[in-house]
Amino acid sequence: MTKVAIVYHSGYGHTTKAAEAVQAGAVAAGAEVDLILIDKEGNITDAQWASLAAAQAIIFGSPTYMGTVSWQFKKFADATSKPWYTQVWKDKIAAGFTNSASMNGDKLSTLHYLFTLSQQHSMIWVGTGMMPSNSKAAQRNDINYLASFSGLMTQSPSDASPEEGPLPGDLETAKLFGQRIATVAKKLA
Ligand SMILES: Cc1cc2nc3c(=O)[nH]c(=O)nc-3n(C[C@H](O)[C@H](O)[C@H](O)COP(=O)(O)O)c2cc1C
Repeated sequence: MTKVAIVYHSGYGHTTKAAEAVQAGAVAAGAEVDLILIDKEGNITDAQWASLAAAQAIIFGSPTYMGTVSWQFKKFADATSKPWYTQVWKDKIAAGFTNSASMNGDKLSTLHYLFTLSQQHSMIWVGTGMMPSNSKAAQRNDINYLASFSGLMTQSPSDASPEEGPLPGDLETAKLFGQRIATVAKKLA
């Protein structure tokens, strides 16, 4: 069975909702998924490092804070210098997602950082593969309303609880994204 690991941080629970939706999509595509939450101190356990080494695909996720990943995610990224030395993640599938309060909010900067991290590890980056919903008839809860090709973007209004945001259409988009990454990983396995 294709193994997908989702490694992400969430300060207040909104990005967790996006991560769970990505997980649901990957599971629906037949993958075994390990959901790894980077803790408040920016750490993961030895067993979780082993799970990343065993995965065919690693999906990186972080809220956008001040236009990039959270410091906890960056601490994790710096700790990946250990697997980097021996390039143990080489040729694994990589993908990324971010959640933030604003429609734009510089989420693309965060995705660019996740992409760069994947390339340092010689991984194979996969984007959303989804057309944008950008016609006059487009509605906020359409699939890929935030129109991202490079990776998954979700938006949680600044006053929304994790139960209220990310918005339903973005969570549906997250599921399709998870499905896509698992399907591509299966093809290349
Ligand atoms: C320190 C900090 C910086 C933030 N910077 C941004 C930002 O650059 N762009 C944006 O749209 N939202 C920004 N936000 C809002 C968060 O992205 C938003 O609340 C998000 O849903 C938090 O996700 P989480 O609950 O998983 O931590 C920021 C929030 C915090 C706490």
